[in-house]
Amino acid sequence: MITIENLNFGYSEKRLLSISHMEIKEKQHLMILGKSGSGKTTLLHILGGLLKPVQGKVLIDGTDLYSLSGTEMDKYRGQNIGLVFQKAHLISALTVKDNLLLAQYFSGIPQDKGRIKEVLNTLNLGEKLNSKVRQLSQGEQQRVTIARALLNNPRVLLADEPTASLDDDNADSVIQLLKEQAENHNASLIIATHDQRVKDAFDLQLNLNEQ
Ligand SMILES: Nc1ncnc2c1ncn2[C@@H]1O[C@H](COP(=O)(O)OP(=O)(O)OP(=O)(O)O)[C@@H](O)[C@H]1O
Repeated sequence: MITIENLNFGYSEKRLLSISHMEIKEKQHLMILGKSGSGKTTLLHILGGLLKPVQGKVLIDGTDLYSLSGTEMDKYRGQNIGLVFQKAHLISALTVKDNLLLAQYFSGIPQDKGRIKEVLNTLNLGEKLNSKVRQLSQGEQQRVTIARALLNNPRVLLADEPTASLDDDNADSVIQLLKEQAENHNASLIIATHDQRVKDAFDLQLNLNEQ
């Protein structure tokens, strides 16, 4: 379960985010909505342990994220949080396998080729294990970023605008895929989007325009 308590954040004196209390229970999924600049990416970064709030707490299964030291936080994130960023951040000259081995290395989790194959298979990417990233389509590259986020069996899967550059059919299938993967891995899924096409995909919504 993720609990947000008395959260306040601003990059300057001006307050951008203010959430007094919110709970995302196990197996619940949350859609963070809001227009461009409303703070969706900022909130995802706070929930992912990448950006300390000015005030307040984020608890994941009882762990108070911002009470951890920098090193503890890196370790915690590597073991418990999966991030799908707006940009792929893959190394295009390397193979899919090498990109994922690197991700395991940087997350501080054991380099495990079996796990990489297993996750790629669930995303129908098993045959692309030894392909260079630059030889993949955009949609396949995006699925590799989802695979990367799932390698550590995360408790929490955070995705930033995963449907932004996709057509209607693909937007829908990426949402279904993230949902399916979160459910298979018993993870909570939090998606930030301003994509009106997918806004109703989850019951639980947080609209930052209404703050
Ligand atoms: N590092 C930063 N320093 C100062 N201001 C920032 C920084 N990052 C973002 N901002 C500002 O904070 C506000 C919220 O940004 P954020 O990226 O969280 O919005 P968003 O809702 O994700 O937008 P989009 O839908 O366009 O991605 C914006 O006004 C942005 O300019």
